[in-house]
Amino acid sequence: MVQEQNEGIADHNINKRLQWADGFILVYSICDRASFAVVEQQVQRIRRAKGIKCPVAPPIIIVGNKRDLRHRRTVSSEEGRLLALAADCGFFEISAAENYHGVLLAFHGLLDLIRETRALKKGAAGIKGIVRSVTAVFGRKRNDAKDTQD
Ligand SMILES: Nc1nc2c(ncn2[C@@H]2O[C@H](COP(=O)(O)OP(=O)(O)OP(=O)(O)O)[C@@H](O)[C@H]2O)c(=O)[nH]1
Repeated sequence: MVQEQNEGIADHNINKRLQWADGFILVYSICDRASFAVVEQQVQRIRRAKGIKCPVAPPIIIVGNKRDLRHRRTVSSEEGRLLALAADCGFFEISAAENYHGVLLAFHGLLDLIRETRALKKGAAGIKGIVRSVTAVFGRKRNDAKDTQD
């Protein structure tokens, strides 16, 4: 019961963020399984919220950080990659401590996905507009035909 309430609050917070966020970067530590579990939950929450305010799924990049600490790894690369694949997210394993290249790649990856999503939204809006115009024209013609029959 309490967990359901907490999930409801968390969903509400995600929904609010979905109204302004263009995308998400979710970071876990490859040495900390609990942080990976949190990312799994957040991915589910974001995907669950999809469709409430935004018809196109917002882009998500999953980042496994602290790759320099391989000897302390508790989350395999495959697990990270599988999660990303299952939820249609980008995936990077990086070490923010070693250099900024991985961080840069993750942000560029998100920017690319945001651009793709915007193009999709525009396309969807364009198709909706065409459908609306066609429906208006043919709907009117059908009504006109009915009027002349009456
Ligand atoms: N070895 C290593 N340490 C890192 C890396 N990235 C961050 N850290 C260290 O991890 C610790 C937490 O980093 P923060 O930037 O505070 O990240 P956070 O998400 O706020 O982490 P928490 O404070 O633990 O919740 C700091 O001591 C960082 O120096 C990395 O890629 N490799």
